[in-house]
Amino acid sequence: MDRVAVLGAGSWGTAFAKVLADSGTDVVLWARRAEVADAISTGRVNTDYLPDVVLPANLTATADADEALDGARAVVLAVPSQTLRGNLAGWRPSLPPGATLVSLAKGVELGTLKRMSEVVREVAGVPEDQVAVVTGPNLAKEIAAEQPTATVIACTDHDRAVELQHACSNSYFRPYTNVDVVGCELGGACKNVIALACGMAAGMGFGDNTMASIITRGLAETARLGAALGADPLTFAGLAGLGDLVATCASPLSRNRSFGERLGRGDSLARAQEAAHGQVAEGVKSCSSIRELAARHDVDMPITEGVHQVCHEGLDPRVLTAALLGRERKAERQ
Ligand SMILES: NC(=O)c1ccc[n+]([C@@H]2O[C@H](COP(=O)([O-])OP(=O)(O)OC[C@H]3O[C@@H](n4cnc5c(N)ncnc54)[C@H](O)[C@@H]3O)[C@@H](O)[C@H]2O)c1
Ligand SMILES: O=P(O)(O)OC[C@H](O)CO
Repeated sequence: MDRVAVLGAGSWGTAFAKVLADSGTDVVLWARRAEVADAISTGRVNTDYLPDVVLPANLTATADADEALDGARAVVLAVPSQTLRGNLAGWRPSLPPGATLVSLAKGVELGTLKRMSEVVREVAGVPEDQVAVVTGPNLAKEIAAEQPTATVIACTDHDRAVELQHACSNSYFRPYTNVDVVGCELGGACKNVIALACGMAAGMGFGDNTMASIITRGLAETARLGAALGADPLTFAGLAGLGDLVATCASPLSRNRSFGERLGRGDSLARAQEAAHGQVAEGVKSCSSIRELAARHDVDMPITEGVHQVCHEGLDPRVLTAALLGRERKAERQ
């Protein structure tokens, strides 16, 4: 692939731009703030998000989105899920015709309850097969440090996914393709909510049995939602499902897990938000949209429901623990 635009120079946008560049693809990275673009262009470092990482020479940066988009074969959208619609609406007039639009965001939009690829299709006015999603166990800091990882590129157009796969394969990053966009996106969005629950458990001092139980039952409720929305059940056993759940729920680098940990230790939502220093913990908003999506499809998601209540209705995580343990007994696969 000749040239790719990455729009959003936060943690993952910058790390993914480096992955593309290290794979031999020329990249132009758009940063919202001119000083971030300048620091990358002159010092080869994104001082705000990845200060210890030297970025390769075939990665250039600009604060001018039109310049980044000019002639791009693929456009990677690396902004938070709740701002994606607004950001993309501004970029729409400059999107190169036919370019693959790639979402890195893991969330479900509040209000519309749409997945990110649905938002992209709607705002950009492109067909389903022009939109791809990158998701999986991908903690930006580890990838920027070139630690080995796998990922999934989901697109209903297999050939498009393969083209992108070639553009971002290198010695430390191994992408697989998948045509189940629905399942891959739900896996990525729901694991943030489950990671909040794991963080809460850690904050309350619980250990590995509790974590494993939350991860496994979290996967069960994610798969139930997936079944209702037409996802392939096997996707949830893959990188976008179990893979991302394990990475996010276990890692101190995860913003969702860290956010949950603060709530579990007794911090208020406001204090936890303050400590996050503007970095997105997507699950805090997505717990509400996923809960609503589940209700619309009559799917039982008790952990998601509980996380929503802790984050937005002031429920004490200890009360949530008791409520989850006290639910009606049932068979594991019911
Ligand atoms: N950080 C990771 O390890 C990681 C890994 C995989 C997926 N993701 C997903 O990628 C998406 C982006 O995450 P990130 O880690 O790069 O986030 P981030 O907070 O580090 O960066 C977000 C970027 O979006 C830009 N932006 C543009 N318009 C914005 C607006 N209106 N409000 C806020 N920011 C705006 C910011 O300037 C910033 O550069 C999220 O959906 C996240 O779940 C993150
Ligand atoms: O830091 P988090 O919690 O947004 O998680 C980052 C990635 O999504 C992990 O795959």
